[in-house]
Formats: sequence, C-alpha cells, structure tokens
Amino acid sequence: MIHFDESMTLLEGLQIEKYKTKKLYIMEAQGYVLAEDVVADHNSPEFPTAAMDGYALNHDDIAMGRLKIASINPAGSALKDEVIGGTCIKTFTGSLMPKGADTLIPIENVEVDDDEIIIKEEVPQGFSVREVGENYAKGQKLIEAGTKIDFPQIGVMAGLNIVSVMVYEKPTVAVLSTGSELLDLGEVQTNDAQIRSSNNYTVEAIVRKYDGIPMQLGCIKDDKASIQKAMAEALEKSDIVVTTGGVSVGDFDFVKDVITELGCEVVFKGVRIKPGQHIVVARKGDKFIVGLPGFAYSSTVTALLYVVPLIEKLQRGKSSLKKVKAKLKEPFIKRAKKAEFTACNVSLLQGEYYVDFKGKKVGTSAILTNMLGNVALLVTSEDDTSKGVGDEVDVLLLA
Ligand SMILES: Nc1nc2c(c(=O)[nH]1)N[C@H]1C(S)=C(S)[C@@H](COP(=O)(O)OP(=O)(O)OC[C@H]3O[C@@H](n4cnc5c(N)ncnc54)[C@H](O)[C@@H]3O)O[C@H]1N2
Ligand code: MOO
Repeated sequence: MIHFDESMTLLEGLQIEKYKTKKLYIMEAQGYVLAEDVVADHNSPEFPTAAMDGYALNHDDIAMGRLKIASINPAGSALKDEVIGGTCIKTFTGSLMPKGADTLIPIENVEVDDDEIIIKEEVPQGFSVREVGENYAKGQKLIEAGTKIDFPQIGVMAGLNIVSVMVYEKPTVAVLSTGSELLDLGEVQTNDAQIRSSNNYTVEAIVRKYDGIPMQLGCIKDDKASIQKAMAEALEKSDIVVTTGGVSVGDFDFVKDVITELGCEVVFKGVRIKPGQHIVVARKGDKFIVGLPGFAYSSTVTALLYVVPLIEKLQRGKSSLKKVKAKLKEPFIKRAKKAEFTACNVSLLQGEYYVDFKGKKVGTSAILTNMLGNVALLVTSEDDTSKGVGDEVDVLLLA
C-alpha cells in the first residue's frame, strides 16, 4: 500500500490527452468551468459618462455662479451639442458627457431659475464623471480559463456581448454498487442477511454536488460476469466509473480483477488511509475507474478524496474541498498508523475553526450517520499521534 501523499501526487500528475469542451449559451453555462479566457474587446465605458443626474459643465465656469441651460441630454441620446463658455447641459445618470464638459454638478447642488442654474454648492473638477475604462480597458483579461462560471462571470460576459462561451464538459460519472446482500431502494427484503444499499446514492449525490453528471446504475450481485458486463458498458457510456464494494480480499471481491481484465491501467491500488485502504484507481485512455470500498463511511470518504478531484481534473477546475486549520475542543485518539479521516463537527467562532466529536460514534467504517450534522473531516497523517484539547489540526471542509 502507498502513502496517502503519494496517492494524491499520482492523482494530480494524471495527464489528460484530450479535454472535452463545448460551446454553451451563457445562461446555460452557470456551474461549468470556462475553457477560454474572457478578454475585453472594448473600453467600459467607451466615453466619459455621467454618474449622477445634474448639469454637465466646464469646471472653470463654476466661479461664474450662474450658468445658462443650453440643452438637455437624456441617457441613450446621441447628443451633438457642446458645452460652451458660461453654459451647461442638463445630463442624466448614464448619459454620455457632452463635449466641452469635464464635471457634472448634481441637481441637489443647484437652484433652477428659469433657463439658468444658480450654483449653491461647488464640486471638484471631474465630479460624477465615469472616466473611459473605469470598469475595464480594451485588451484586459477579465476572467481566466479554469474559472467556474457563476453570476458575476455571466454578468461580465453579458456586458461584453458574449452570447456563448467555451466550457469544459462536466464528466459523466457512472455509479454502481456491487454486493449480493444489497437491496436497492424499494426492493422487498427476502432474507435477514440483506441490507439496504446506500453507497450508490451517496456517491450519486456527491457527484452531482461537485459538478459531475451522475449516471445511476444501481446494484449488481457478486457475480464476476455480471460485474464485468456492467462495468464494461459503464466505461463505454461514461468518463468515470465508480464502483463500491468488492475491492478487499474476500472470495467474492471481483472488482480489482475486472478492472485489469477490462484492459485498464492501474494508477494505484491500496493506500495507507483509514477508512478506505482498499481504494483502486485505474484508467483507460482519458476514462477512469475508481473502485471504492463497500463500507458506507469508507466509500463516502474515498469518493470525496478521489472521485471529486477526478471530476475537477476532467474540467481543469480548481479544487472545491478546502483544508483549514482548526482547534480541538476535545482530545483526538489516533487509532491507526495510517492517514485518518475522522468525521467531526466543525464550528466557526470569531474567525477560528473549532472541532469536536459530539454524537460521533467510534466503530467500523459502516457508520455513515457520523457524516450527519455540521460535518467535516479531521485529517491526520500516518506519523501523527493522539492530540489534546487546544491542539491545532487539519480539517477538510465539506460544505
Ligand atoms: N480479511 C480482511 N477483511 C477485510 C479487510 C482486509 O484487509 N482483510 N478490509 C476491510 C476493510 S478496511 C474494508 S473497507 C472492507 C472493504 O471491503 P469491500 O470493498 O470488498 O466491501 P464489501 O466486502 O463488499 O462490503 C463491506 C461492507 O460494506 C457493506 N456494503 C457494501 N456495499 C454497500 C452499499 N452499497 N451500501 C451500504 N453498505 C454496503 C457490506 O454489506 C459490508 O458490510 O473490507 C474489510 N474486510
Ligand atoms: O478500508 Mo476500510 O474503510 O478502512 O474499513
């Protein structure tokens, strides 16, 4: 088995030969990762523009105290008139500044006397004028490829009249659980040894949450031929195949053999982590198979550690799981000489993260309910030992 850090290095080092991209209308691109830089093709604003409702004038004329209103300049109108000595032009928020004017005096600062304004309160030169390029300048890179598109990016692209944009395709992730003891949702129990399958649904939800497109394939009995057929078809139809169960050393643990028989190249098999030590990651070209262990807590943690980064890798996106420092409110007992990922409660108090284990059970990796609540994963390395109250620890945030 390899060190956890080595498994991460191997995962990060995977080279993708051909990324899948597509062009999407910007309103359909929310949640996708941008596959091209967005560069401004114009200055914004292109011309000096009024930022308030008022009177455009030449700042030198303010000293005259009274100025004639020569004309009116609504937003959107192509004004020909210029401000000439001793006059002003009524101008509105969003109107282009008329030629000859360098300052906008707001309506609140003047009194109108017939066709003249009387200046009651002066403003400095350039007041309320949005200069050329205030938002951005022509040629400026505004959004980098690799950025996840959300409302600010959509707004900025709309401002640039970008109707459609190149994005990375979200990978399709096929999910199937193996195990002859498994009952799928709603399936009627026929003997006491059967258990409800949760892994395929937990993993489907993780895939959706972290921007993959899940393809739910349900449960498959521990029969090598059926597993092989299902995985071969899944590999055909998806970018990542995630299986749960059947990866340890039992007589019916067929997933590892099937992975090799499907002609996949094993990236790594077995990592010194708890839970999840039997994890296997394999590839066939730009497609991946991740075999997660069967225990519910193990498959959940390993899906977060290995499937989520693969989903992100295929979209050249940035990692969405954040590691932070936190302080222990309770002692932490280190149980294994492996990297451990322990469910904990995390709270934020005056800018500092705190961790406790209230309600968390100690037991096997079957205890998925440990993931309920304000959950995060306390991360320790294989060389770490137990820790006391107040000690600083690493925590992987999941929210
Ligand atoms: N002799 C050894 N036994 C085991 C070892 C070992 O090294 N030597 N490793 C243990 C560890 S650690 C784990 S984790 C499990 C992993 O085994 P598998 O991946 O082969 O998983 P299964 O045996 O199929 O299932 C384990 C456990 O989880 C339940 N399960 C399976 N699928 C689901 C599902 N879809 N939803 C909910 N629960 C599921 C299953 O009933 C078993 O109880 O092996 C240990 N054994
Ligand atoms: O791989 Mo297991 O998850 O340590 O119980």
